[in-house]
Amino acid sequence: MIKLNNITKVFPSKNGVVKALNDVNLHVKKGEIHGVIGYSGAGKSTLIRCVNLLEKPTSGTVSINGVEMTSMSQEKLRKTRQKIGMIFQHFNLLKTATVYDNIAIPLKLLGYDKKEVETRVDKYLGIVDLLEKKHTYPSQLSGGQKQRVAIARALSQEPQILLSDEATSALDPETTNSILDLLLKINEELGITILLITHEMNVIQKICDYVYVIENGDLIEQGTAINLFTNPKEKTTKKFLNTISQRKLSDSLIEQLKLNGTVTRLTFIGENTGQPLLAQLSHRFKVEPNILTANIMELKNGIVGNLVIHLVGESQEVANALKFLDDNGVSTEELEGKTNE
Ligand SMILES: Nc1ncnc2c1ncn2[C@@H]1O[C@H](COP(=O)(O)OP(=O)(O)OP(=O)(O)O)[C@@H](O)[C@H]1O
Repeated sequence: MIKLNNITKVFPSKNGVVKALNDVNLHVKKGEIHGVIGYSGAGKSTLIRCVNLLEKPTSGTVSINGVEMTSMSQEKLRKTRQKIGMIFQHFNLLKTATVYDNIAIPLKLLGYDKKEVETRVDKYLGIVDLLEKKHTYPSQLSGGQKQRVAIARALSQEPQILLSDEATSALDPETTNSILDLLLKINEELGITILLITHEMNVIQKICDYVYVIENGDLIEQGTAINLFTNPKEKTTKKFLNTISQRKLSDSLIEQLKLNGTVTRLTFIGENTGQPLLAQLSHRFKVEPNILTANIMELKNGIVGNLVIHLVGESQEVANALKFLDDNGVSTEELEGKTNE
C-alpha cells in the first residue's frame, strides 16, 4: 500500500548538510498499523512527511498502491493526497472556526455540496463520539477532544491511509489510551491503513502490527511488534522497551547477583508459558531460579511475558537449564551489569 524505496533526505545546514534520512525502505501493507519509533532528531517527522510529499525526498521513490508519487504532476499529486489523511501532535485546528466548520471548510474547498458536507460532518463526528460538540470552538475542548475533531476532519475526506505525526504526544496517559482505541477502531471498522510516528513505546505496544526503529536517519531494526518485543536486537530498541516494562535492574545489583549464578531475561509469547517451565527448572537441574522482575505486555496481536531471573547454581547446570528454556521456545538473554540497557 505504502512503499518507500531507498529514501534519502538531505537538508542544507550552517555547517554543511544534515542527512535526515539515509536510504530508508519501508512497506506498509493494506489494512495494517505500522509504527516508526525513534528519539528526537532521528528523522521520524521527515519520514512521515515524505509519504505525502510534504517533504520531497532528495532521492528514492514513494509509491501508494503501486503508483509512484515522486514523479507525478502537481494536479495528480493533489488528487492522490486526498487518499492520505494526516493528524498532528498539536491538532492544527482553526481556532476561530467551530468544530463543524473545522471539518466542513476543507470539504467545501474540495467542492462537495452542502448536503454532502453536512452528512459527512455528522457521520465522522459520530464515529469520534463528539456530535454534541458540533457548535463549540476548539478553545472549549480538551486536548483529547481536539484530537478527535482532527481525526474526524481527516476521516471526512474518506482517505485510505491515515498518517499520524505524534498524535498522542501532547496528551495524558488516559487520553492517549482513548485516542489509541479510536485509531484501532478506525483501522478495524473502516479498514484504514495507518502509519504513525512516535517516541512512545506504549503507542507501539498497544496498536502496531509492525515496527520500525529509526536512529540518526537510519532504519536500524524492524519487525512485527511481537518479534520486536520478544527478540530485540539493537541497543536503542532495548532502551525503548525498558521504558514500558520494569526491565532495567541497576548495574550494581546485577553485578552482585552474578557472583553466584546468572541474571537472565526470559521472554516468551503468551501469558502461561513462563511459570510452569520455571518450576520444572529446579526439578530437572541443580539450579534455583529466583524471579527478580516479571511483567506481561499486551500487544495488539498477542501477549509477551518478560521475566528476569537470578539463576543460582554451578555454571554447567545453569547452562543446561538455559538451553532447556531455549529449546522450549523461551528466548534467554544474559544481563551483563554495566552493558545492561
Ligand atoms: N527543514 C529542515 N532544515 C534543516 N534541517 C532539518 C529540517 N527538518 C529536519 N531537519 C533535521 O533533520 C534531522 C531529523 O529531523 P526530524 O524532525 O525528522 O526528526 P524527528 O525524529 O521527527 O525529531 P522530533 O521527534 O524532535 O520531531 C534533525 O537533525 C533535524 O535538525
